[in-house]
Amino acid sequence: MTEQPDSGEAVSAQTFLDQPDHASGATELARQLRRIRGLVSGADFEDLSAEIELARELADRIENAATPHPPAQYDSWGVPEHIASNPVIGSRNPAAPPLDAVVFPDGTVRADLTLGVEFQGPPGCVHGGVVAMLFDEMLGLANAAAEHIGMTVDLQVTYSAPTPLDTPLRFEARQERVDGRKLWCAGTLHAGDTLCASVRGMFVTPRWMLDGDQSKPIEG
Ligand SMILES: CCCCCCCCCCCC(=O)SCCNC(=O)CCNC(=O)[C@H](O)C(C)(C)COP(=O)(O)OP(=O)(O)OC[C@H]1O[C@@H](n2cnc3c(N)ncnc32)[C@H](O)[C@@H]1OP(=O)(O)O
Repeated sequence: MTEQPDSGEAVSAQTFLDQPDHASGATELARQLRRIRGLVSGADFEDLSAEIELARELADRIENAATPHPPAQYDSWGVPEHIASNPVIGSRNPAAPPLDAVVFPDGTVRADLTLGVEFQGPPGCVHGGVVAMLFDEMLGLANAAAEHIGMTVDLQVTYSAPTPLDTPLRFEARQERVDGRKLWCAGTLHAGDTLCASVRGMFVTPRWMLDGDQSKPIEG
């Protein structure tokens, strides 16, 4: 639970798309790989030859233990393995920040996170494409919170100030309007009081989704 300080009154928020740790340990493995991800991206080393051998052995062992699960076999949007592999929120995706969202009773979705050097664009700043990707996901989550989902057809990001690395960031998004299968959302990204970027997005609920064919393997 968290509070919504900007509203002037305390409003409860619920964790959105809670992802319990996977029984296999894959979620914890992803956490450790994220530690490595940041260090390899940004630190200096003298000699990593022993660690490379360890990493190669680890990769071989995981490859041997893995039962492949092609995305096309997912049952629908929102099943645990679909969410777990997502590059923004996926708890088992080492490439995901990951972004943990909460939802407020008014449908606002919020995520607080800090991005490290592996997300760098300009020196010391978050890559603009990463900001766009996180916004896309946040708007998608706002649609899910409103129980009316779709695929992105238009995403317009305005970058107002550099988004700093290693600094607490706050993403917020909400669905603003619905007209049949067309959905419009908006969102913001702040570092403290600074508005770093804002977004407006249009989504369309595919015709096949309304026809009840949720099995189509769409990677959101
Ligand atoms: C649960 C947990 C979840 C977990 C949370 C998951 C969050 C995922 C968030 C990430 C989302 C993504 O990345 S989605 C991936 C990126 N996006 C895509 O790949 C989408 C590619 N586009 C498509 O596949 C298609 O365009 C569709 C399926 C979206 C729509 O095709 P369709 O169903 O045939 O619909 P269509 O008739 O063409 O269009 C419907 C209406 O929308 C309008 N329209 C269509 N495109 C546009 C456009 N760019 N700009 C303006 N208007 C447009 C049309 O004019 C029409 O208006 P009118 O004539 O009715 O007035």
